[in-house]
Order: sequence, then C-alpha cells, then structure tokens
Amino acid sequence: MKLFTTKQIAGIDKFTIENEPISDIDLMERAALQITHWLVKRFSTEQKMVFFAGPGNNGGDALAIACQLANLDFVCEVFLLDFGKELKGSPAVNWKRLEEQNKVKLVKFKDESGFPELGLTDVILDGMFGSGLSRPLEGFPAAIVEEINQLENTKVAIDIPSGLMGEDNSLNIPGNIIKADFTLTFQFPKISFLFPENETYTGKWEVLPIGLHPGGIEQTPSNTFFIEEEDVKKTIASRSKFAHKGNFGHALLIAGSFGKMGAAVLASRSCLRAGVGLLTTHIPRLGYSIIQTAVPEAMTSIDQHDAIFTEFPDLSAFSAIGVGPGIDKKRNSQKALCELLEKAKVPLVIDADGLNILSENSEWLQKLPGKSILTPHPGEFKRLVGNSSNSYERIQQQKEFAQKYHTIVILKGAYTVIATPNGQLFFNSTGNPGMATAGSGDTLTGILLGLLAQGISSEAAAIAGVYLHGLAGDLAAREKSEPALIAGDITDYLGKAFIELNKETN
Ligand SMILES: NC(=O)C1=CN([C@@H]2O[C@H](COP(=O)(O)OP(=O)(O)OC[C@H]3O[C@@H](n4cnc5c(N)ncnc54)[C@H](OP(=O)(O)O)[C@@H]3O)[C@@H](O)[C@H]2O)[C@@H](O)CC1
Ligand SMILES: Nc1ncnc2c1ncn2[C@@H]1O[C@H](COP(=O)(O)OP(=O)(O)O)[C@@H](O)[C@H]1O
Ligand SMILES: [K+]
Repeated sequence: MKLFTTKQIAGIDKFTIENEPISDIDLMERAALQITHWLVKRFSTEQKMVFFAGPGNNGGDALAIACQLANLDFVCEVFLLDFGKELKGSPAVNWKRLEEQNKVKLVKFKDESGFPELGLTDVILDGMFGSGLSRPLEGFPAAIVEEINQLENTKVAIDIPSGLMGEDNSLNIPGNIIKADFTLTFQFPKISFLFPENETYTGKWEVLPIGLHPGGIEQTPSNTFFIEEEDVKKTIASRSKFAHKGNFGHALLIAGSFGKMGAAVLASRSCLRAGVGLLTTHIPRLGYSIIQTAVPEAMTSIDQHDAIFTEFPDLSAFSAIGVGPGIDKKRNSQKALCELLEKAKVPLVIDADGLNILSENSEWLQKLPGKSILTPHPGEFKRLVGNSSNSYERIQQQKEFAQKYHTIVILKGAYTVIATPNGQLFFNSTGNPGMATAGSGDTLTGILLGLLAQGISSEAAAIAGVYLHGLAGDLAAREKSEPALIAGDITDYLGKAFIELNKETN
C-alpha cells in the first residue's frame, strides 16, 4: 500500500469528490459513518459522548458523528472551539443539521474557562484538528489539549490526534498534542503513526476505509509504502514438481563465536526454513559439535581459530552470504570481514557485529557488494550512520545512506523500515512486542539470507523477509503469548507463515 503525506491525502479526497463523483458533505457522512460503526461496537448508550470540534473538516466529521450517534440513542454533547469565524462548507451544514435535529447539546467556547465538567465514564471524541493542521498548537487550542490530556476518560481521536503532524514532528510542541487511547484514521495510516515516539499520542490506531477513489490513489506518486500480504505473495513462487535442491541456492552463513554459538544456530535454522537448497555455516572450531548437533541439515565450514571468525571458504559455490550474528569484533575478525567484502561477488546480508565492525571502519562501506542488505537495530544504526533526534530524521538519514552506498538498509523496530538504493521506503506491517527478545534479529538474518540465496532480488527478499519474520512472530505469539515468545519460535512458525501467505492464492 502506498503511504501519502496529509497534503497528498487531501488531494485524493478532492479527486474522489470530483471523479466518483460525490459531494463533499456525502463523503464526510461516509467517513463519519465508519467511525460511528466503530464506536457503537465498542461503547454503550450509557456512556455520554463528548465531542471537541475544530473549525475545519475534522470538526465537520465530529459534528456528523454526533448527529449519527444521537440518532442511535447515544447522549452526545458538542463543544466547538470558537475562533471568531463562521463555520463554512460541510462543517456549517453539519452544525445546522445538529441544530435541526435538536438532540445534541451544542456549545461554542472561546477560551479554557468554557471547558466542561466531564463524568468519569464519558468518552471524549477529538475532532479539533486533523490533516489540515498547519502549525503546532498554541494558545487556546493548546490549553484545551492540556485540559483533555489531564483527564482519565477514554479518548478517541478522529483521523489524527489533534496537534500531531502527519509526517515530521521535529518542530512540534509535545505537550500540545492530544494523547488518545484510540485513533481512527481514514483510509491510510499516517506516516507519523509508525514512529515509536508517537505511540503516546495515537494510542492504538486503526485504519477505516472510506472509499477514496482508486484512480486518485493510483495517480498520486509516492516513494513510501506499507508492506502488505499482496506485496509478498508475488515473491514466494510455488515450486515445480521436478525441483531439486540445486534450484534453491547455496547460502554461506558466517556466524557465532565462543559463547555466542546460539546466534549461528538460530540464523542457520531460519535460513533453512526460509527454503534455501543448501546451507554452509562457517563457525569457529569449538562450535563444530554445537552446530552439527543443533542443525544437522547445515554443512559446516570450520575456521582454523577455536573461538572466532578469521577466514572463510572459497566463495565460488555460494549464491548469497550472511555475516555477523555473534561473531564478535576481534581484530582478526575485522580483517577477515574486510577481505570478505573485497572478494564477495554476491550480495551480503550483514548484521550485528558485522555492522559494528563496519561502524569502526566506515571506509570499508565503499567495498560493499552492490545490493547488499544491512540490518541494524536503532543502536547499530546510530553507530553506523550517526545520531538523530527523532524517527523522522532517522529515516531521512537511512534513505541517504542507502542511496550513497547502493545498499538496502533494514532499520529494525516495531515498524521495521526498509530503505532501498532508489530512494524508496517500505514500512513493515507485521510483528509484535513479543519479538523484542534475544536472538530474534538473528532469525531475520537467516530468513533474508535464505531468500536471497534462492535468487530473489535484494529488494524483494528484504520486503518478503521482514514481512514473513513478523508474520511468523504473530502466529507464534497467538499460541505462545508475547511474553513467552523466544527467537526459536519465530523460526518454528515460519512454515505456518508460508501457509498463511499461500492461503488465498490456492
Ligand atoms: N476533504 C475531505 O473531503 C474529507 C476530509 N476529512 C476530514 O477532514 C480533515 C481535514 O480537514 P481540513 O483540511 O479542513 O483541516 P482540519 O484538520 O480540520 O483543520 C483545518 C482548520 O484548522 C485551522 N488550523 C490549522 N492549524 C491550526 C493551529 N495550529 N491552530 C489553530 N488553527 C489551526 C485551519 O485554519 P488556518 O490554518 O487557515 O488558520 C483550519 O481552519 C481530515 O483530518 C478528516 O478528518 C474526512 O471527512 C474525509 C473527507
Ligand atoms: N515491538 C516490536 N514489534 C515488532 N517487532 C519487533 C518488536 N521489537 C523487536 N522486533 C523485531 O525483532 C527483531 C529484533 O532484532 P535485534 O534487535 O537485532 O535482536 P537480537 O540482536 O537480539 O537478535 C527485529 O526484527 C525487530 O523488528
Ligand atoms: K483529531
């Protein structure tokens, strides 16, 4: 799914109005109805619905929802922020409809002294500002936000929590943004919802479709995407009846050191489960019996060193190479990595200490084979690329880095972001906090390596890899729970993730 800026979404709204065609007020009614349905399912008519409405269409939505809920026997009150200007367009029509309906208490207020007393079970609906917010909130609306944020009542934001920008909040005023429990957003996730620091504002968010015109969506360009099932299905081809293991590539994984052989085991197992034909795992001498026992399906290449990575086998047999999980950063390992970068002709997946070594030797980044994949978590990213003051700035740095070094950068997190050398960004939609557990990054490295080795392009492997990793984690969490989830479970549920992907195609 393409992701858009709030400005672009306003353009798609306009396209829909002109080309569906549908009137402004009817589109608003349709959008409002989606939220009304959601509210009716969640709350009872015992609870009063208290709306805070702003001067634009976000306020117009609030008025339309109040009108619809009142017709369904909900007690509603509307507090309209009065900036001394008459309402115009659809919000004005909806205000008039509410006056005629005569079921909803309507109050206009100009300053915080007009702030109402609320009952404990009242639900607050935030319809003050949405995608038309043009600057951080200050003065009267900011004071209302502050009052609302102090209340314990359940808060539901319409489209966007008031005060939050859809993309860049670098210059925003954190105290002047609504902290919602739920955000019901129209048609597309807003980009700022995907950043960890904004969870405090959005709460749990849901996308409600409002039937924006497919033509408008199609013709609006975007280089930012939200990865969905459809984007991954096409990458995972069904196997020919006559397929043999030679058809699915030969991966080389360089992982593990004395005390960290688990990383090699986890990554090897998930590489195999990702469908690779052959896997050779290169390990230090003392890891031999561990890997042979834990992953008998993998062949081994044994380093001359007992405890660390210092050399690698002839590379000609391998279709992709993964390096990093658990390798440590000793001087000889650094030298071996440098040599690997010089000799490798196939894309690499570099993770963990492989990245940390690169951070300490940034001139080696020039040696990266084209279309390699780097998989930093935020700490590794900071060491590799530098400091950033927020997530928006960080993804700009990520994009520049991917373009500069012709590499794919997977910045891991709750919404893992992939940056590609051609300037595109892909946010992952799968995964859960149960995956915040030791070794789950190693399983991702294995999956990426397994897909890459099968001849899947680096971009497609990155997109499919993070999606399948998250999906396997989601399926595992359903049965194991989030707290009890461990990295090996992600590998164990990879099979179910493939089946889930194939479900609707067959
Ligand atoms: N278009 C459609 O068909 C559909 C749109 N939909 C809905 O419309 C919403 C977008 O509506 P919108 O564009 O009217 O903007 P909105 O967020 O209500 O705010 C604009 C008003 O706020 C004002 N303002 C801005 N910043 C301010 C500040 N810091 N402090 C004070 N004032 C400030 C600004 O005034 P100005 O900047 O001109 O001073 C203007 O008056 C969208 O989120 C969704 O809910 C749905 O119904 C689906 C169909
Ligand atoms: N809250 C979360 N929601 C979804 N995925 C998560 C969450 N926390 C972590 N993950 C995923 O788990 C993996 C953790 O990787 P990493 O930090 O490298 O772990 P490790 O170093 O222990 O292997 C990443 O793929 C990340 O996207
Ligand atoms: K809002």
